[in-house]
Amino acid sequence: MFACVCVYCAFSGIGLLCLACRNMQRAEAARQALLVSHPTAQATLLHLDVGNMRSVLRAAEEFKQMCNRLDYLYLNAGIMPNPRVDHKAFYKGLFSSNVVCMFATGEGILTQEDKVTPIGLQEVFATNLFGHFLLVKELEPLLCQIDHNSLVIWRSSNNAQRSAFSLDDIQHQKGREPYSSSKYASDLLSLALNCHYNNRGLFSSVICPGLVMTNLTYGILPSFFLALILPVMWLVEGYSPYNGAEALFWLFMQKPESLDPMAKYHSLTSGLGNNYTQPHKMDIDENMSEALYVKLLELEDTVRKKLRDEDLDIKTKN
Ligand SMILES: NC(=O)C1=CN([C@@H]2O[C@H](COP(=O)(O)OP(=O)(O)OC[C@H]3O[C@@H](n4cnc5c(N)ncnc54)[C@H](OP(=O)(O)O)[C@@H]3O)[C@@H](O)[C@H]2O)C=CC1
Ligand SMILES: CC(C)CCC[C@@H](C)[C@H]1CC[C@H]2C3=CC[C@H]4[C@H](C)C(=O)CC[C@]4(C)[C@H]3CC[C@]12C
Repeated sequence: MFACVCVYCAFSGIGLLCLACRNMQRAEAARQALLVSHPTAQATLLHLDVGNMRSVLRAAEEFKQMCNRLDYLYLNAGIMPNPRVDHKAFYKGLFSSNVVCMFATGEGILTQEDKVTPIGLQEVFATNLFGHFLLVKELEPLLCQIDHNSLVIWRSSNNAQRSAFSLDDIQHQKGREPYSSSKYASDLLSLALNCHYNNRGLFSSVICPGLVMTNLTYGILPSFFLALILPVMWLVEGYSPYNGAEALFWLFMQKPESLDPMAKYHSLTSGLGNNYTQPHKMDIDENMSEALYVKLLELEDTVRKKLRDEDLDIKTKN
């Protein structure tokens, strides 16, 4: 998958697709591929490194210059740096009652090595959650309009586990499962956005693409090995999923206000090879989601202040 953040905006009756990406070469390739299948589409590119808060603010500003309304915001970018399968936990899980769940979600066996970004945030948290949060906040005026509802779509995962997340350590500085923690946080944040913004026309939803063979998964195990265990994965996940984009498309076709804020929409594939979308209740609650939201707002203030101070420093030095 190329685009990291993909936004669909409509103005003056004309639809515009904006691909906001870090790697502009890949972005251009994606745009060209899109134009081959949809020659009349209007697709534009925007540079965005979602793990860099300065880049997020700049991209949002540029987008606001281009569009005055935004209908769909797809938050796709995600990283899982230096992933490892914890073999000890894997063999333990193999002989436990949790074995099916372990294969389907990687619960407890997938660890990563995180690092700190120049602004002092944990990289996985910054990329998978906070940068997207800041983007939504920046684009709030375009997403919240009286004459139409908008939809923010978070690309979560079935690896999002409550056990990996702590309100006392929302950036997951202390643990070894920052990916799982960040994805669980996105589930919580989606609910909080619904609570705070539904009355202003902004709706939020979470999807899980299932297991899709991409650079992210190739980083975990060699491709030939993944190919070998793929049939097992399909079986344990209920013949799911090959077409990870199914739920993204399905959500696009729904009325935002008809979606369940407590559900994660899974891309699945039936035994006969038909793709479909199915909602699964998420293991989240409103208190936790609100507590995370408050912490994110505080962090947003801190980050904005840090950036302002840095700017001031540069100005006084020049
Ligand atoms: N593959 C799977 O089985 C599953 C994937 N997911 C989620 O799907 C999403 C896409 O992952 P997938 O396609 O599998 O993995 P890839 O590694 O192939 O793609 C990740 C995408 O995110 C972009 N990205 C990463 N960091 C940044 C950044 N700082 N700023 C902007 N863009 C960035 C990458 O852009 P660039 O081209 O610049 O590297 C790339 O387009 C992720 O959120 C992942 O967590 C969820 C569940 C399962
Ligand atoms: C040493 C081997 C025999 C171990 C096999 C382990 C498998 C159970 C796991 C190997 C790769 C894992 C996954 C990869 C991608 C994840 C994806 C990005 C996600 O978000 C959800 C969880 C994963 C599908 C995860 C699930 C377990 C593995 C297949």
